[in-house]
Amino acid sequence: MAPTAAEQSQQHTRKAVGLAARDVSGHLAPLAITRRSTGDDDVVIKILYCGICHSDLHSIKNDWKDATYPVIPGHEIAGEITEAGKNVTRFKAGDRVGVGCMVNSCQSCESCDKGFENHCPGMIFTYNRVDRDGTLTYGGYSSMVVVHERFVVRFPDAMPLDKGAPLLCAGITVYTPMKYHGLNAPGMHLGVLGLGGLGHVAVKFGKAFGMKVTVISSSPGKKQEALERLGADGFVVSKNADEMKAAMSTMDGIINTVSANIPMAPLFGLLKPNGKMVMVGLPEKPIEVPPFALVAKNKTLAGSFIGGMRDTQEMLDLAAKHGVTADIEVIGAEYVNTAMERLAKADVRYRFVIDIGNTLYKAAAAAK
Ligand SMILES: NC(=O)c1ccc[n+]([C@@H]2O[C@H](COP(=O)([O-])OP(=O)(O)OC[C@H]3O[C@@H](n4cnc5c(N)ncnc54)[C@H](O)[C@@H]3O)[C@@H](O)[C@H]2O)c1
Ligand SMILES: [Zn+2]
Ligand SMILES: [Zn+2]
Repeated sequence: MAPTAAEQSQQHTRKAVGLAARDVSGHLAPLAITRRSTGDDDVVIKILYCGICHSDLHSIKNDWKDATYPVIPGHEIAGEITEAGKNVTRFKAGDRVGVGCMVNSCQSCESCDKGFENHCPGMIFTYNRVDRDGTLTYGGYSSMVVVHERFVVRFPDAMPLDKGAPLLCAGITVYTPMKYHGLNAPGMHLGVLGLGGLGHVAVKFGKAFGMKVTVISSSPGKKQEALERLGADGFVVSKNADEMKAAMSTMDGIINTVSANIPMAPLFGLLKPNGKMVMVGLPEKPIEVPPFALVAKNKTLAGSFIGGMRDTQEMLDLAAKHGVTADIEVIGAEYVNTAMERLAKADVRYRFVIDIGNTLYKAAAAAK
């Protein structure tokens, strides 16, 4: 959509600093940027924390072949409002808020009207996209952001900013398929494939909904913590034929959060008749599914992509009510490249969160 005159006249005058990747090496280093001045419907957010999603790693490495460098990643943003435009009704300075994967959409199509801005053809990602005023969007590994109030959610009082930040992507990404594919009823058996950032939150939501939850993982070393720390009821090692056999036809649904291409056929065997496998992981290459794995016993293969703004607020409120937060390792901005290397090796329990508020400017000054 062409920018309006008002949008065009908005000038990018606000100085900020971010951590940017300049090329496919994905190396992140400080970069001075500008943000637009506050529009009438915008809020200005001082960023205090930002989670590190695996999508950030895919993006800085250009795994999806869509990177426009410099890329400043980050779509699990938590912070405080410092300024609100004159039409803003829902927020005021001092409010604790969050921003997830989107910062704009057309706001008038059928999807937007129904609250599914995530499906809007004009949806604009928080980073690595061209905004409606023609500038590149920069994500939350940065000091501040200016966002239309529609794309901002309120942090309930009981939700900490650091442990809550990852819910803005990891949380909504697993909450949406549970809600819309009917995998949220008490007593149902949910499989969670892959125990990383998304996976561990899926376990917690499953338990909050009164479900039986089984983690399916290639890492036997995660069994104890899955059962004892995260409260899962079962743990199946995907490479262990005996364990896979014992779990055959037991699950109502599986949420697949794995970031890599893995053999899919055996996983369908874990589903009951009419069971659903919902993909949220985004491996680089196409997935291979033998027709018989799907056709026999009426299995469904589905996908799910983040979630709309109404659902994001609902998810955050529900998480606060049930005490669902992410298990995090808080890091300083200077550690971000090491964190990315560790994330690539799945060496994090279970989400890195950058303490932007206390460390970003220090890291930027030290890099000069
Ligand atoms: N659908 C969406 O809207 C959406 C939103 C956010 C993230 N994602 C995607 O979801 C995926 C997971 O994101 P995350 O932030 O939870 O990542 P993560 O790195 O925290 O977790 C990924 C999990 O996959 C496992 N895994 C990786 N390679 C594996 C392999 N070869 N075999 C078995 N298991 C393996 C890891 O051990 C880890 O537990 C990524 O691809 C990400 O881009 C999708
Ligand atoms: Zn994400
Ligand atoms: Zn729209």
